[in-house]
Amino acid sequence: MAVFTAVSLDDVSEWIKQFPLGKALAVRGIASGIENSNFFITTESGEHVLTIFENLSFEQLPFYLNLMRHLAERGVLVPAPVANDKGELIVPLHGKPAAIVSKLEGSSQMAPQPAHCAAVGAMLARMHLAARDFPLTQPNLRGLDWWNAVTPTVLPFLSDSNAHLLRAEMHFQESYATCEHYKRLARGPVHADLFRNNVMFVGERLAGFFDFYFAGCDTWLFDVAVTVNDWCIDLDTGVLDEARVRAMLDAYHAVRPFTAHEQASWQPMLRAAALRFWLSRLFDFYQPRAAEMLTPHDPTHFERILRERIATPAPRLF
Ligand SMILES: Nc1ncnc2c1ncn2[C@@H]1O[C@H](COP(=O)(O)OP(=O)(O)OP(=O)(O)O)[C@@H](O)[C@H]1O
Ligand SMILES: N[C@@H](CCO)C(=O)O
Repeated sequence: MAVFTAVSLDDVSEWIKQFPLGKALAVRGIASGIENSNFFITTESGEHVLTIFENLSFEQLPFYLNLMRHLAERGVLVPAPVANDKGELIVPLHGKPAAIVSKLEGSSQMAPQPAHCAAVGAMLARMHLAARDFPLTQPNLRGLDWWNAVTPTVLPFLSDSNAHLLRAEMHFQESYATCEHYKRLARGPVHADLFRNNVMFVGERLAGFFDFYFAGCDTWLFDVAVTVNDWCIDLDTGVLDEARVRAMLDAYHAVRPFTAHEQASWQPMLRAAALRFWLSRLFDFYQPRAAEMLTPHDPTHFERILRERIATPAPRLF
């Protein structure tokens, strides 16, 4: 497990008095996160999740917490942050920023069927529409500028073939980002990390999206591409599964119709979404952050997906 700030029931009992949740009855650490310290908290008013942010600052957090609140108020299934008696969503605990959100029911669906992909596609489109009037802006902090910053730090570790792939793809993406189709893509707040492990299901019923801490303003199509690249693939080969792709895209399109500019940008965007996670996994693999005892995710998975998206024509968006 990663850095973990220990929190006892005594610590929480005092701290939670500022929230309208009643007494804290139990605290249980959640072992699976790698970015933050998470705890299930049982209070007199029910189950909640306490997150202590290990890497994000007090300045970056209002965008994420307020976005979740905005979406929850509009009926999108996301954890609702709870404000303290001063109306604050981010309150220090042990000197680090912390927040309490509602606990989603269910569990992650790690072997999704078309019905799950359809539910995710429809909710993703609803989320994009519901965030249109969200007043805060923050760029996608893992966008093109970050790719440019990280590329030279990982290139020395790569084989000739992978270094060539990375340079060529960066060149392609930089050039694509200046074209007319790209400039006309719809934009707004996006989740940007909607993998299988960030969605809860109860059977085939979607119970919610969570882990908004890579969210930022970017093209909606990028969000769709990130999601398709994880939910709709054969995990061994990275090849897209036609039935799951169709289910997700058709369900999204029924709520928020795709445009011709998005159709023209679909293959470049599937490549961009693969590149983004190849780069972050390479970065975590070769430049691991100090004080973290993590097994980094396998970068080869996204190298394979990127090569596959370059080689194979993308399915139609609609
Ligand atoms: N609102 C919530 N409702 C129910 N469970 C939650 C909620 N938030 C987090 N969890 C649980 O805590 C685990 C870790 O949360 P999360 O993925 O946000 O942590 P993280 O440290 O940002 O992890 P990572 O970056 O590895 O995905 C999740 O897998 C989930 O089981
Ligand atoms: N979803 C990312 C991890 C960061 O949440 C990955 O699989 O590389």
